[in-house]
Amino acid sequence: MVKLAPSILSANFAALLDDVIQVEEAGAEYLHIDVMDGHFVPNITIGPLVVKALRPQSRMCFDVHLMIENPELYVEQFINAGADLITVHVEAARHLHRILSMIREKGVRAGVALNPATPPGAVEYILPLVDLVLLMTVNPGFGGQAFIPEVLPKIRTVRQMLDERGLNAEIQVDGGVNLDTVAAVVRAGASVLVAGSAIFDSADIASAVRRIREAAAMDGSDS
Ligand SMILES: O=C(CO)[C@@H](O)[C@H](O)COP(=O)(O)O
Ligand SMILES: [Fe+2]
Repeated sequence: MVKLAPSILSANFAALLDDVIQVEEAGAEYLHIDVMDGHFVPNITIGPLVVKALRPQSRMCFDVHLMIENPELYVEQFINAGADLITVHVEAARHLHRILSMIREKGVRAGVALNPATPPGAVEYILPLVDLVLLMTVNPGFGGQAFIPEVLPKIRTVRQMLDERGLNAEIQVDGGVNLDTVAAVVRAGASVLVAGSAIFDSADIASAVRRIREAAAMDGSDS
């Protein structure tokens, strides 16, 4: 079964804990935390202090998506704050092998993220070192953008690369996932679905989580 990772980028920051509790009670497995530095992407968001404040309030897997330059300088702070999974961008990590090894050595799961234009071969040789491959289906920086369908073949390719090597890393898809796009990404091979605006912009957060899960379970076989 696919896992859901609500992205708090679209949550109500004035009532962040309420929103986090709602998605957890609705059954979300991961809490997706988008960290942006104003350099790698043109936006600034959340730092380790927010992760630390939320940590005692939730049992969800804290899934930290680092959209920052020099991620090696900040990984330790996010680990100490309570991250369970840290994902770094292949485009931002100068020594990808080193940073992934460092994350895992600290007992935290390691992920690698690819922007829409980055080819899957960029991560081929580090696949045995990752617990998750994040495929961006929007250009990173903002919530609420339109899904880029040209990434679908890349999801299939990464699924094949993992299967051929007998690796069981998760494939996470991030950006524009909603009731219209969820079936296609699951059918292509995604196992963790990030959804921000489709969940937190809804008047009924719990029902939005349930409806995305139901649509994912239908798996697109009828479309
Ligand atoms: O990493 C990012 C954006 O850079 C995402 O995690 C967004 O927060 C997803 O938002 P939606 O496209 O689901 O609204
Ligand atoms: Fe993200």
